[in-house]
Amino acid sequence: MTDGPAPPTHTDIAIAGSHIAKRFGHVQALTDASVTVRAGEVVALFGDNGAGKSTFLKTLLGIVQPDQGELVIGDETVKPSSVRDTQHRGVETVHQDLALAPDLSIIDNMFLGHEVVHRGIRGRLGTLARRRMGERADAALRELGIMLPSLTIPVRDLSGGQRQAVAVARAVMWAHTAVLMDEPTAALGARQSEIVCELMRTIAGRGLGVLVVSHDLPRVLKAADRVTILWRGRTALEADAASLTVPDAVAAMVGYHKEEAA
Ligand SMILES: Nc1ncnc2c1ncn2[C@@H]1O[C@H](COP(=O)(O)OP(=O)(O)OP(=O)(O)O)[C@@H](O)[C@H]1O
Repeated sequence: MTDGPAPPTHTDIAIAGSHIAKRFGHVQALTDASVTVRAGEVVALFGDNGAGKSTFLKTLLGIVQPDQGELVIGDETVKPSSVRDTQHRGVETVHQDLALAPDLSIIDNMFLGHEVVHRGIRGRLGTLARRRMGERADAALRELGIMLPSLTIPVRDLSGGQRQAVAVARAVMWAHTAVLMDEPTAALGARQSEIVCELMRTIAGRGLGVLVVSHDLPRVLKAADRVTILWRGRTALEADAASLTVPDAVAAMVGYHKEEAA
């Protein structure tokens, strides 16, 4: 009997898209793209500019409706029609622009996009509820090892790395299935990027699936369990991160990889 890796069962899946196709007018953005993220793992999604990474993410999020293919979140086949749909299924996103409100406090930002904050912003939330929000935000940040001087200061007073950390913590606070991250290290220095990669591992360690779209190959490859590479709207390569070198990843991104070379 051989002891290979167990094939994914439906219940292993945090989030997946299979054989996704999507056309915008004359542009075939996705032709046959598949990515599977299991609970508890970090999957890196690489691809050259225009390969279809953003379109694939938007499809998973319900922003773009695919022409073909199947989406699975948790143990269900789904057809999300909005971001709210995917949020209700426990999927949260850390957008490249972070989607933080600079003039609001860290606490308010942690609740942004979720009903309670709207009441809070308008000042109709009681002191007790506001204190509970603070405690919840504080616990979520601490669980990820994120230390900030105060949670009542506006986000505009934070460094780039601290803002990224707040956006990640907000996603984790609300997610119970998967966290999708779009270029999380793009605006960060080396040390801050390392910290964000450590956060990816921490999040996966909590049983969430993590999908990271990135051009930061060396760093994200080290943090990932598996890698999927898109090339011209297709899945060109799926590999264990440990078995993939950066040059092999780059070769697949430009349409040339081992299987084709053989
Ligand atoms: N709404 C749209 N309308 C028309 N074409 C689109 C639309 N969205 C994406 N495309 C096209 O689909 C293709 C894939 O784009 P996509 O943004 O998904 O690639 P990407 O891999 O995320 O690229 P990048 O790394 O540059 O962000 C590109 O040719 C792009 O111009």
